[in-house]
Amino acid sequence: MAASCSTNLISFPPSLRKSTSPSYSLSWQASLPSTVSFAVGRRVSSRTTKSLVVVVTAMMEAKPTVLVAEKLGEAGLELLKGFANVDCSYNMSPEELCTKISLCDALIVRSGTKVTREVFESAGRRLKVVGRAGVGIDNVDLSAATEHGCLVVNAPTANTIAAAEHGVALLTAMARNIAQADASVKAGKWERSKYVGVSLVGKTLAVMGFGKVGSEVARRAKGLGMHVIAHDPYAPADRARAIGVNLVTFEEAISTADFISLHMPLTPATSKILNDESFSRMKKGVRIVNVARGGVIDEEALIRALDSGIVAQAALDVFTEEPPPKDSKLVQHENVTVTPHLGASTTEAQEGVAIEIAEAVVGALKGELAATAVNAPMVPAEVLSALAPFVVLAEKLGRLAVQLVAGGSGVRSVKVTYASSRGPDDLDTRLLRAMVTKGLIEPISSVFVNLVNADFTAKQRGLRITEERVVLDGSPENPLEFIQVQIANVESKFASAISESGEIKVEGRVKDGKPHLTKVGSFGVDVSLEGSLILLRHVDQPGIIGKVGSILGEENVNVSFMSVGRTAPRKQAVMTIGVDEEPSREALTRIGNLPAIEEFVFLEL
Ligand SMILES: NC(=O)c1ccc[n+]([C@@H]2O[C@H](COP(=O)([O-])OP(=O)(O)OC[C@H]3O[C@@H](n4cnc5c(N)ncnc54)[C@H](O)[C@@H]3O)[C@@H](O)[C@H]2O)c1
Ligand SMILES: O=C(O)[C@H](O)COP(=O)(O)O
Repeated sequence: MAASCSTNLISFPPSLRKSTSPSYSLSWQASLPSTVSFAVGRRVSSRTTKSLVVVVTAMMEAKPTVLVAEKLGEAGLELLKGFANVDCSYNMSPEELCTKISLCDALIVRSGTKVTREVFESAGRRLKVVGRAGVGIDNVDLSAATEHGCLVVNAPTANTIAAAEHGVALLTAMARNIAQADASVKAGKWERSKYVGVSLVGKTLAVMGFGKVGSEVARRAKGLGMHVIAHDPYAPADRARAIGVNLVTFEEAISTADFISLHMPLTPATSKILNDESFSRMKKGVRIVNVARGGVIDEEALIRALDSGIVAQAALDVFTEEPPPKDSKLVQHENVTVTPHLGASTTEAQEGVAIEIAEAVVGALKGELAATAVNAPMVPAEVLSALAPFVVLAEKLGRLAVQLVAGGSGVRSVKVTYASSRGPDDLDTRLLRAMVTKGLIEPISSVFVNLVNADFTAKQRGLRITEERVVLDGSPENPLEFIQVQIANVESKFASAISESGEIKVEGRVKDGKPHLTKVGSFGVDVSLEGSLILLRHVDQPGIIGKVGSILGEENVNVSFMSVGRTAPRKQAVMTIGVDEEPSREALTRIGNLPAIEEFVFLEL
């Protein structure tokens, strides 16, 4: 039970945190039942062991609940059922979703469910992850998810080929009037001259958005003998060149293309990117395919462009409003071919998406960092395992530093220094910063902080966290030599924690895989960061350590570690004592009354 250093970044709800011993730092562990592992790597008293067992047993029994709001492939459902209770409730109204969500740990949707701010507000703290079974996350309010500390993951790769194939299907069907001719024959007509098409070979196709789908469309269009150009401000030109595609400006793309195929995400920058103005700069008779998102086209402007003949034809899989109104002029237009958002809808893609999202959601519920996280930094597994002990250290230093601040002085400015023998570019500190932030905020508020919402929460509280990386000589095997946390412009309840430069300063290292406090203010110390801590400043003299130890012994407080850092013999010294139990007020008063003791503070880690 003890000792496993979880990489979980999801917090226990406060109610659970309270039910455990204060000497346990459970707040960064899994909130989830069957996978609970503890970052407490030490012996425990029988009292605390008992309280932990109670918590864990209670949690082991409850499986998490995953709400699946849209149809998901069987393989994905099976995977989910192996880990969680799965509630498949399709076609819920927004109100029904808001009601159900408070009982769920995860939600899985496709593009048909709007996961709004109200959903996150209704969820309380239970909802840990939203899984989008597909690529586009424009139906999920990401800011609200982040503010609520809810991870959003998607399934970005499994439907790429399906979407690209659908794009090519629409391109060819449009060029040869397949849908219109089919309807005509079924209506008993035989209109061969009406449905003369246009050829693709030798024509210029502009792929707008050269990402996963766009590049696959380009590859296939080249196979059809088309001349393919692409516009994508963020795509590497060499990747395009490798498949014989030139990246061009937006202007060149839209003004030279015979066919335009849209493959960018819907963002504020791409919203209505095809509008009256851009249509006016296109070749007369251009044909447009959209399997990206309806909102990238100004649909009213497209109707005008179709009516004026600038756009000869359009083939659309996606619409601003889905489903579009029944009397939509665009849908009914004779030169428009439509499908009901079918890009990802192949058997193969849906099975792939279901597995991809189920794995991501289960992983997130277990507390693993998701590779497809949309609103949290992605930390590769190997980086994570190397940083794991430093993650614990970072949080503990944050917790210590903030508890040293004298009440009333607001914490506004924190500097975190990472000393490493690796170059600054080899050290990704986002995870460590999030954990320092968690340590700084949680002891003084009811907010819970995780990797998803750490930066947001800090900003919201007006807490400015700056980072500095210092390159030291040392072993490059070791990701970090030490981490230092400094809080500026505050007074401390333990004056010795203030460094020469006037900030509260604590510094720590990882020794034998365990976090150690190695500096307080200007005093060097060495104490394992476990349990709770008493910091004492005293005048170095024979017998003082024994006196403090005796008082704690008489009070039945077990000492786990002790270290003394002094400026010089018989001068001021700082004693750090790790204790398993919280000493009573009387015990602390007795210690404080020893003549050599100048100040002391008790800190919970
Ligand atoms: N119809 C469907 O069922 C279906 C299926 C899959 C994907 N999609 C949609 O297709 C689109 C592309 O998906 P993807 O998986 O290829 O995404 P992707 O992230 O791999 O590619 C998107 C590309 O668009 C580029 N881009 C961003 N802003 C741009 C701009 N202003 N101009 C030009 N390019 C820009 C990006 O640099 C990126 O290369 C998304 O909108 C996605 O939601 C639809
Ligand atoms: O963004 C996507 O992945 C596609 O638009 C597919 O959406 P769907 O899962 O609702 O079919």
